[in-house]
Amino acid sequence: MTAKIAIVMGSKSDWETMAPASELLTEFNVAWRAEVVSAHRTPERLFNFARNAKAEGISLIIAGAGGAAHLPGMIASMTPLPVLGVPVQSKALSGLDSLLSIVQMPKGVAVGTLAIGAAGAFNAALLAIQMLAINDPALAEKLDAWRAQQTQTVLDNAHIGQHP
Ligand SMILES: Nc1c(C(=O)O)ncn1[C@@H]1O[C@H](COP(=O)(O)O)[C@@H](O)[C@H]1O
Repeated sequence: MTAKIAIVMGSKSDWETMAPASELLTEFNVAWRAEVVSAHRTPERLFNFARNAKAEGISLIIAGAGGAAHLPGMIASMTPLPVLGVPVQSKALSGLDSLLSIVQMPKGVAVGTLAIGAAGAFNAALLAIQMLAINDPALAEKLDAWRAQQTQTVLDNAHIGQHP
C-alpha cells in the first residue's frame, strides 16, 4: 500500500516526539511512512524528497524538527502538498526556537504549525485524518466515532469531587 502521509524529521532523535503521529494514523488505517530528512545535514535528500513526494502518491507531509527548524518550511517551498510542521522540544530553549522558526513563514509559502512536542505530532496526524476524511466517507465515519468516544471518556470522568 502506497503511503498517503509522509512523516519526516530532522534527526532520528525526533522519532520519540513524532511516533504518536504514526500511531494515530495506524489506528485509522491510514498508510504512512517515516524517514529522517534534514535540510541542514542532508540537503540533497531534502530536495529529492520534496520534489518527488507528490508523484510518489503522498497527499500530505508531517515534518518535525527542533532548534533551527527549517525543515518544514524548506519542504513547503518545493512541493504543492500541504505541510504540517511540528516543533520538537529542544534542550537549550525548550522548543520555543523550533516553534518560532516553523511558524513564522514568509507570506506565500505556508506551513500549518502545531504545538511543541508529542501532542503537536499527534494533532498533526489528527488534522491530516480530518483533511483526508473530507473525501473519504468511511474515514469520516471512523473519525466521528473516535471523537464521540473521546467526549464520552471526558464526561465519564468529569466529576472531580465534592464536600459534603
Ligand atoms: N532542525 C533540524 C534540521 C533541519 O531543519 O533541517 N535538521 C536537524 N534538525 C534538528 O536538530 C535537532 C538535534 O538533532 P540531533 O539529536 O541529531 O543532534 C533535532 O531536533 C533535529 O530536528
